[in-house]
Formats: sequence, structure tokens, C-alpha cells
Amino acid sequence: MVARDVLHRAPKVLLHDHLDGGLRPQTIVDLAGVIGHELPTSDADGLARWFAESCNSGSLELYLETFRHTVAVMQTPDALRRVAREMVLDLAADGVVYVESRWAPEQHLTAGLELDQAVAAVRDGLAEGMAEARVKGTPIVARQILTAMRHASSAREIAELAIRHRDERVAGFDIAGAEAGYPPTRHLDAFDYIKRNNGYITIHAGEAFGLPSIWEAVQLCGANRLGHGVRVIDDITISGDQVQLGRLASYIRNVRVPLEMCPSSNVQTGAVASIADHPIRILAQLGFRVTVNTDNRLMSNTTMTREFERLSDAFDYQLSDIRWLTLNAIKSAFSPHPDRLALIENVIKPGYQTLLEELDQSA
Ligand SMILES: O=c1[nH]cnc2c1ncn2[C@H]1C[C@H](O)[C@@H](CO)O1
Ligand SMILES: [Zn+2]
Repeated sequence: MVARDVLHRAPKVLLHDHLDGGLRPQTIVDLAGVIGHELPTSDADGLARWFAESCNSGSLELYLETFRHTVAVMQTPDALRRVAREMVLDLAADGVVYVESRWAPEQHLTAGLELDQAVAAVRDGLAEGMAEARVKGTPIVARQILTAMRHASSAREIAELAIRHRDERVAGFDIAGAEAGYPPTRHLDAFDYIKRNNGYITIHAGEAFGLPSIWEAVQLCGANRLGHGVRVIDDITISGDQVQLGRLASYIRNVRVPLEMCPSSNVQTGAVASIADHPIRILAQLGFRVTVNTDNRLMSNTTMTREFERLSDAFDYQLSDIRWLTLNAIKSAFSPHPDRLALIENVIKPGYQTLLEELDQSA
């Protein structure tokens, strides 16, 4: 097991974190006060507990209901900018050196904002956060992923928005929301648009629904990465020391489709029974391109350090395992290849090297 302090100092990479799932509780209270939005409680600690407890139901649909409070307070440029800036600072303070933060612009128009203005507000918040984090000595690269909601019909418009702002810190396109009953192929025209414009796609799939969703995401929609993807385990048969991969699981492993796994979130929504039962361990052993993510830090009361700590507890992961997971993540980022190499060589590898040497000396 790796000590919390070591995990905290280790450079970390976060590919799957929702902007509207990571607000500071006090910020929700402040912003709700300004617009007169009624919260379950106006005490920040109580609110943090309310989110974590309401999200423990084992149902993705109930989990998603809690977002109405966070989305409600993120309807103005100032609010979006504040939330984005604080997200960057909180992650930098947790040792995250690269983040792709996702959110659904179509959910932020109720006070009259236009899609492009909303994206610009988040862009400005990211820039402010990065500048402040650098001054504090915790540099971080922060980008956004634009999400379309799978039950809605704005996916094509959001795909166009993502391409239009690709040179302004928009890294890619995603779909999220309730999975059962809303297959990714409902939005084929959006994915087609992204592909024709050489953009990048990640799709929430294989979380609350199984292999057909993953197959559609990868083979029909052209997903470059899978959000969660835990159910790929259903295409793997294990008996004794015999392991048999089905065609889909083989394909995903062979072409190195990154799996954005979110252990705590998966337990809360019932995708897995417990951290100890999470397929991430076997998938990592089999050589899948697995990555570790927070999903929603507020709803899961978690951080990247905490996710690694839980895995390290459950599976006796060592720092070398955390390093491998982090390298998987940065290799899978939707950023230019030379930028990824520079982060690997200048930040990630030296960061782990220092920690590994310290551990050696104290052994
Ligand atoms: O884990 C998730 N699965 C599907 N949808 C999700 C998950 N976490 C957050 N969302 C939804 C709720 C948010 O409002 C939306 C955009 O971030 O994405
Ligand atoms: Zn998610």
C-alpha cells in the first residue's frame, strides 16, 4: 500500500472529471444565494454530505438527479468562470498536472446564455486557474471536453460547438446521461461530424448498460476512449487460470482503446459491488489501457489521491502501479503528441523517480 502523502505528491492525470460534479460545497451555497435557488441545506458541510449520501443509491438515474442543484447555479458567465477556476486550483492542489474537464453546455442556457458564451466563460476560468496554479508552484494544464446529453437532441449542435472551439482549450466531445434506453447510435450524425473534422470522441458506455453499448460506441460511433467501460469484463471468461477474451474485448485491448475507469462512482451507481470487486484489477493485469478517474468529486466525496488510495488499499497497488496508470492516462489524452511527450519526460517520469528514490532510501 502506498502512503496517502506519497500519492498526494505523485503527478496525476485526470481524463474523466465533470465540471458540474466537482463544485466546492461553499461555492454552491454562495451561488445559490445570489440567484435564490433553494438547496437541500445551506450549510456547506451538510450539503457535501447530502450529495454523497444521495448518490449512494446504486442507481445511475438517482445519482444524476443531484446534478440539478449544481447545474442550476452554473448559468452565468461569472458562475461558470468561478467554478472552472476553482476546479483547476483544487486539482492542482491535489497534484493533478493535466485535466480534461467535461460538462454539457446545453444545460447552462436557462438564464439566457448562448452556447459560445458558455464555452468562453469556462475557457477563461481554466486560464485563470492555470495562471494562479503556476504562481503557487503547482502547474497544471486544463482543457475542456464538451458533453451532449444522450436523452436530448442537441448532440450535433454540441459537436459543431466543440469543433468551432477546438483551438480554445476544447479537447474533445462526449455524450453522458442515463445509458439504458439511449444508445450512442442515436447521435450518429454528431459523431460523424466530429470524425469528418478530425476531432476526438469519448463516450460514456458500459457503465449502466452492457456490451451492446460499448460495441456501438467503439465500432459504430468511432469512440477514441470509453467513459467507464467496466462492462467490457462481460466479454471475458475466466475459469481457474484460463482467460478467454471475446472479439470485442480483444479488439479494445488490441487497438488500445483507453478505459476511463472511475472506481468510487462505479460503486455508487451500482456498476460494481465494491472497490475490491472492480474489474480494473483484472483488466490492468490483462494489459488493457486502463486509467483512473474521479468522475464527480462532489458526488463521490473524492479526489485523485483518494481514488488511488482506495485502489492501493484494495489491491495492494505500489507506486510503480500508480505510475503505470498515470502514463496510460497521459498517453490517452486528447492533446498533441509532442505536448504529451513533454509532460511525460519533464514532469511525470521525474516526479515518480524522485518519489521512488525516497521510498528506496527509507526502506
Ligand atoms: O457517470 C456518469 N454517467 C453518465 N452521465 C454522467 C455521469 N456523471 C455525470 N454525468 C452527467 C451529469 C452531468 O450534468 C453531465 C455533464 O457533465 O453528465
Ligand atoms: Zn462521467
